[in-house]
Parts: sequence; structure tokens; C-alpha cells
Amino acid sequence: MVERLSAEARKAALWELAGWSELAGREAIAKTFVFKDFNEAFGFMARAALVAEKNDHHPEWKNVYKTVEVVLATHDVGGVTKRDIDLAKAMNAIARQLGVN
Ligand SMILES: C[C@H](O)[C@H](O)[C@H]1CNC2=NC(N)=NC(=O)C2=N1
Repeated sequence: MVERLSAEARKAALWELAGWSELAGREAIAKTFVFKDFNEAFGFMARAALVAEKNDHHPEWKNVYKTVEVVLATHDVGGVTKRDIDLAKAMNAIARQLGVN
């Protein structure tokens, strides 16, 4: 079982995660990605889905046209863990490869 990060540890981790912030009213982190078009947004989701499945750690997300809203939390512990930070990093890397931050 992975450990739930403290408020301070979450803040420290977020310093290094471009675009991610704490969700109000819930222990989770969130980022809205805006791509060039639907094709890129869905390409991002397809790549991120492979990472999620491989790590058995899955995002909450919503796609509208070229926008993907992502919320990450570790449901098993009711908070944010290293698994969320790692997935957030992977998502940033995928978005960067697609030319978006
Ligand atoms: C049984 C399985 O390993 C768990 O349900 C995994 C699956 N994916 C998950 N994803 C997320 N975001 N949080 C979890 O706690 C979680 N648990």
C-alpha cells in the first residue's frame, strides 16, 4: 500500500509539476490540458491510458473536444500518493511530446 502524502509533501511535489494544482474540497490534484484539436486530445488519452493500465493506477477525466480535464487521487487511501505524482509526470511528458503543456 502506498502512503498518502501530507499537505506539505503534496505542495512540494506540485512545485515540480507544471500546470497541476490541488483540487478544492478534496485530496486530489488536477490539471486541464488543452490540445490543438480532438485528435490530439484523444491521442493523449490513448497514450495516458496505456501508462495507467500498466501501473494499475487510473485517472478520473473528462474530455470535451480538445480539452481534457484530469483529476488524480488514490482511491484506496482517499488521498494523493506517489502513484498520482508519477502519473501526473507521465501525462505532462506525453502532452509535451504532442507539443502542448
Ligand atoms: C484493484 C486495483 O489494483 C485497484 O482498484 C487500483 C486500480 N486503479 C486505481 N486508480 C486510482 N486512481 N486509485 C486507486 O486506488 C486504484 N486502485
